[in-house]
Amino acid sequence: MKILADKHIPFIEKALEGLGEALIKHGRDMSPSDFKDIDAYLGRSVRKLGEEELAASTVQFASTASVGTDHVDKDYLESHGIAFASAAGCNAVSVADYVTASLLNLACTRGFSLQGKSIGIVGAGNVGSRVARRCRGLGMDVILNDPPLRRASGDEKYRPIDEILGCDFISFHTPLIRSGVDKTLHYFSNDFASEIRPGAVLINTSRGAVADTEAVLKALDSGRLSDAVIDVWEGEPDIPARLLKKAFIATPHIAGHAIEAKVRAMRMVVNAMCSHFQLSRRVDEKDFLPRPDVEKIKIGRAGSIECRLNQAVKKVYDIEKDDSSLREILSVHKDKRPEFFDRLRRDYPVRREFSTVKSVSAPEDAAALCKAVFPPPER
Ligand SMILES: NC(=O)C1=CN([C@@H]2O[C@H](COP(=O)(O)OP(=O)(O)OC[C@H]3O[C@@H](n4cnc5c(N)ncnc54)[C@H](O)[C@@H]3O)[C@@H](O)[C@H]2O)C=CC1
Ligand SMILES: O=C(O)C(=O)[C@H](O)COP(=O)(O)O
Repeated sequence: MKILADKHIPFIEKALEGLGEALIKHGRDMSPSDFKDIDAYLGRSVRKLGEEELAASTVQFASTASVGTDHVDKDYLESHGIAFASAAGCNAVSVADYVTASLLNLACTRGFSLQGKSIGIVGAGNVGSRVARRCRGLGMDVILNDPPLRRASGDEKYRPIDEILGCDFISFHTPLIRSGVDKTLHYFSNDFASEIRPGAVLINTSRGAVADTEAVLKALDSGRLSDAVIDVWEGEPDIPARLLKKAFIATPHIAGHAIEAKVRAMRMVVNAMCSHFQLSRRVDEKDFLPRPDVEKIKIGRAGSIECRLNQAVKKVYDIEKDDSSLREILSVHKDKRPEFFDRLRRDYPVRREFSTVKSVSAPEDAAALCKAVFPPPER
């Protein structure tokens, strides 16, 4: 069997050992000729997959080690009988960690309490539902919006978008959908911004194009938005520098990049491939994950609860480091910026999910909130 795989799927070479001939390349360096005589493809979100790559290909199984599939022409795959797998849910915990870190950082820096603040979550799937749980645990009022889930379940907990507009925070967790009744392309538009609560905070960890960059800039300039936390960018890897300068937190599309998430994605696509070709090999995440550096955390007594929790979170994940690494892009020549952005993602340091912290000791006033920030591992 011949497999083409993205070099930056962690441990991919080891996982594929003995399964056939593996051609391992960075997604952006793959050319259509690399797809020509392969049986299986294991890719990432950085490389599109459609007719150009597949027209002359013998591939029978294609996959992406990501949740988002907006880079894949699934209709083309289906109409050509090519099996497809993605890594649904692989990084939901990682993104929830990221949103938690950004909320605590913002609250501590700007000097407000999260308790009693409202957050509207647009898209309540794997990520959105976990973000909701963390926010409730932090004492926030959570409103969920998810029309497809509302239609499928009839559950009234999924509220109309109008109810989201009045929230203090609005966090997007939808796929990028370019057309149709559930279209999310440029969901955050000038019209949307004109209806939100003045001074709201935008968090976008979904896809850059879910928010219209010009509309976000205008909303920040007018004060309609007081702050924006931006992990995903229109035009990646060529990101809009003007938005980077204005965002309170700006990171290089790494919300889902905890090592657990990346190894889980690797396991999901390799195992899906093996089952497609009826191979007995299965990989197990545990064989690849290093022992966490931080297993115990002690929460202090001095300062606001948000600042103390922010300090605790920093021991596992310092979001400010990701923010300052990305801001260095501004000192790089314009032509080299896309490469710089890609490199930050490729060489991303090992980050652990917060649930790898086994013991958190906290004074009484912080104990309940700690459970929301450092949840137990999911089984
Ligand atoms: N920044 C990052 O590193 C990451 C980004 N993502 C992005 O976040 C998205 C969500 O991830 P998951 O929660 O794992 O996916 P998911 O598929 O579990 O959940 C997405 C939810 O959005 C809902 N939805 C679809 N259209 C909607 C609309 N118009 N309005 C409101 N809700 C809508 C769906 O019904 C679904 O429940 C992914 O598609 C991906 O684009 C995902 C993981 C990591
Ligand atoms: O899973 C998704 O969707 C994401 O956005 C991932 O963070 C994408 O990661 P890469 O495939 O770009 O490594």
